[in-house]
Amino acid sequence: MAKVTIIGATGQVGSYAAHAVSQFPHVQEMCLYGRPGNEQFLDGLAHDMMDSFAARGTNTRVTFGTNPKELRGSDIVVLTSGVPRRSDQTRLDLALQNAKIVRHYAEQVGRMAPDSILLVVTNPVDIMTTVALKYSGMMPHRVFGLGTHLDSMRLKACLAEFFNVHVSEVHTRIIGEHGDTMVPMWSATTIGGIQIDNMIGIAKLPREEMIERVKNSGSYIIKAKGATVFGPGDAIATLIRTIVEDENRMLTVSTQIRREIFGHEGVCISVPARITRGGVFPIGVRLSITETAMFGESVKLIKDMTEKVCAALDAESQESE
Ligand SMILES: NC(=O)c1ccc[n+]([C@@H]2O[C@H](COP(=O)([O-])OP(=O)(O)OC[C@H]3O[C@@H](n4cnc5c(N)ncnc54)[C@H](O)[C@@H]3O)[C@@H](O)[C@H]2O)c1
Ligand SMILES: O=C(O)C[C@H](O)C(=O)O
Repeated sequence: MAKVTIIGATGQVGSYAAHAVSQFPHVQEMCLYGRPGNEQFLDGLAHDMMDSFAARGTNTRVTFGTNPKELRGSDIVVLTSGVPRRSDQTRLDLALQNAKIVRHYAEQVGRMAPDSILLVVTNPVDIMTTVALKYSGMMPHRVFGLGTHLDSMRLKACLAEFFNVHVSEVHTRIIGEHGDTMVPMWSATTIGGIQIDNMIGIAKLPREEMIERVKNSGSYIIKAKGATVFGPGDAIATLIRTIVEDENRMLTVSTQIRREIFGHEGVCISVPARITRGGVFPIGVRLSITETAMFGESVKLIKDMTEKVCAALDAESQESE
């Protein structure tokens, strides 16, 4: 049984994720957490969710609050607080502003629930995952980001549509940045267990168009309806289910990489990882020559930006001392 806390539960992604995650039988308590001043909204949200659970026959207890003590006893904390981008912005444009918010909550989680598993959703998610790891002081296998799990699901949907098969027949993953330098792992893409290069009699796969569609998916949805909600919310829910039910699945999430496995280090970025009740454990894989070069570019971009953001946060802390 598990207590899951959603920080930023008043937001679009946080509130949908809280509802989606509560359906899992192993989730005993769902704690809706927000910033001071949002108590009335959280109270209303809790009541609305309890009505839904009565209608659906869900037994999860809903609690809410804005005091850091609410974080105590959490097995999993999901951090969704932060500013979302407009369709004319990139996720990287949000880095400094959101890093301050993520630092604040990461420090609270590190103090109140240091043995929990912290899932970071706030964008730019790879940089925010390193910020959360640094300021929570938690173990690297206990802090991870949604990363390219959502992008991998978007590519999966494109491939299922192209091959006209059920999504469960498609296995694929995107590694690297949750952003423009993401790297599709065509070498690990199979349809019905068959590597895509070995499929005969199928029209040529429009790889470039597909990956462009995945890259632009977030801004496309934001332009049309203001925010991406169901995609990220259910991607979060899958990760939480994998942890609480100890499913040992291999998914692609943002996690701190080590030189001996990935040739790069000192940064959180998406790679295949085994996800268990004990945490998230990256798995080294051999990439094609093109994938290796693209992954290197992606790591470089995220590492440079992460260093700049962490330096700005450190400078700010020193000034206020
Ligand atoms: N990684 C992903 O795949 C992914 C997917 C969707 C959204 N996101 C990111 O998640 C974040 C939230 O998105 P959303 O659509 O729910 O936004 P939203 O505006 O609906 O909600 C924002 C939440 O953050 C809180 N917040 C805002 N500023 C704050 C501050 N200064 N201090 C404390 N709390 C603050 C708000 O109270 C609210 O709970 C954004 O950064 C967005 O880019 C990431
Ligand atoms: O695109 C965004 O800003 C939101 C999120 O990262 C997404 O990919 O849906």
